[in-house]
Amino acid sequence: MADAPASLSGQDVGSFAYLTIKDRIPLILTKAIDTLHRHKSEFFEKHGEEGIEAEKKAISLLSKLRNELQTDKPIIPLVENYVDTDIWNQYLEYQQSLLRESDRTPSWFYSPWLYVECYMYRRIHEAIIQSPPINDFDVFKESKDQNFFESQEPGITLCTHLQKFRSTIEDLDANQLKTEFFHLLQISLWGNKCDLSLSGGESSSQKTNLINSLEDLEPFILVNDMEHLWSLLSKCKETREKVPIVRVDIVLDNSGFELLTDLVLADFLLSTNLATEIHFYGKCIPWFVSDTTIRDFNWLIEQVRHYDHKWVSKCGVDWENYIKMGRWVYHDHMFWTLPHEYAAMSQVAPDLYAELQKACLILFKGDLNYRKLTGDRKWAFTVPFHQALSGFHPAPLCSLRTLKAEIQVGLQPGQGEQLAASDPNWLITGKYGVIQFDGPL
Ligand SMILES: O=P(O)(O)OC[C@H]1O[C@](O)(CO)[C@@H](O)[C@@H]1O
Ligand SMILES: [Mn+2]
Repeated sequence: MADAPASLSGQDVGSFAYLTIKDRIPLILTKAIDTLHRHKSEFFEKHGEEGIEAEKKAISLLSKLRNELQTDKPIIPLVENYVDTDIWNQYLEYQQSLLRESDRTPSWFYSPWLYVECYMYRRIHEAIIQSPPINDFDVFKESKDQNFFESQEPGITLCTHLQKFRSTIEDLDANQLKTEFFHLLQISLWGNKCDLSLSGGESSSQKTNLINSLEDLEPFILVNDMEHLWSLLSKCKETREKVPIVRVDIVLDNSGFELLTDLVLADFLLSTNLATEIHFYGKCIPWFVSDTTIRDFNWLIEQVRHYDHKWVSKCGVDWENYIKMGRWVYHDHMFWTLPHEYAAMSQVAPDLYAELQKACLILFKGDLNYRKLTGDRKWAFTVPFHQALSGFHPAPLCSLRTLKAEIQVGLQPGQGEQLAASDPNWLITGKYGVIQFDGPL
């Protein structure tokens, strides 16, 4: 990694990283404090006075955190005794060692953005786990659920579309299957517009029917490797006699509508036999506001199953069956909520790396995954994706990401400059996307 470029950082005044640390993260903290306030009577009903005391404690810890951030205080070690506490504190020591020569200490603005932003969500978790008996409260749960309810219309359309498609599978030729695959990949890509961290926790749901918009949105896909994915999966299917299990792994991002689009894609892969198993990876703790935890995953499938609509509830019933039969497998791993870039995975979490190696294809959803894949560094736009992965190649992989951070690799010469000239905010609004593949074909 000797010649990898510098990390994006809040040091760069005016950059998106800087503005995020200065404005958006404090707003997210304020919202979290507000949410705790609003649940005060619920805590009281459940736990009596102890619940109220816990709420006060969590709020005071979060207020302290907001103050540290806004006054650019040094990053401090975590104080609890959770499964990953030591790893976080070692990572801080590592950051300190990088700055030793400059005589500075890591602080909110003077550290890699990826590190401090992850650390902020880990500190929110610290405030909650230090406040029993409300120590399993998810401060973002409410907004995640709201996102799902606000996207009901496009959700119904999508589930109905899937079920209608499934009833015709037998009669479809390879080209028609491919067209449908491309549609569902793009829906899963644009589903990533709906995260709640970019909007500071404000509602960011999908209001329109994506299926009819795909053609209009296609010019906004800056790198589009869908053909590679199709060739790869078709090849895997052909070798099924020798290798009977074809695994597609999906590293999930946001709950709500985005998760629904991912599950629809996963259903398609099984029902067309392009894959025989889908493995999902979610977050162990509430993360970047809208990221999926096991609770969100189960909650959404439960909602879909009980939905008062024939095709939607059919999806829910099928999905529960996939889980029961072990054709859909959900994995938890703390690595996903550590600050490390993915190039460090084989060292920091060799068990997870070995798990991913079993996949025929790994789909990485969303912006944060892209930042971690590429190390959140100031790569030139034309640097090949393979190079920016800095040795992270567990299996063929593909990022489905709408652009919400100032990083993009694998573009054509001049493409980035042209985009910047026509739309100065092209990197940060989620308007553009990539379906970017790396791996042998
Ligand atoms: O849910 P996603 O797509 O990972 O988006 C989260 C992204 O939103 C942001 O909070 C926007 O800045 C980024 O920090 C992060 O990369
Ligand atoms: Mn997210």
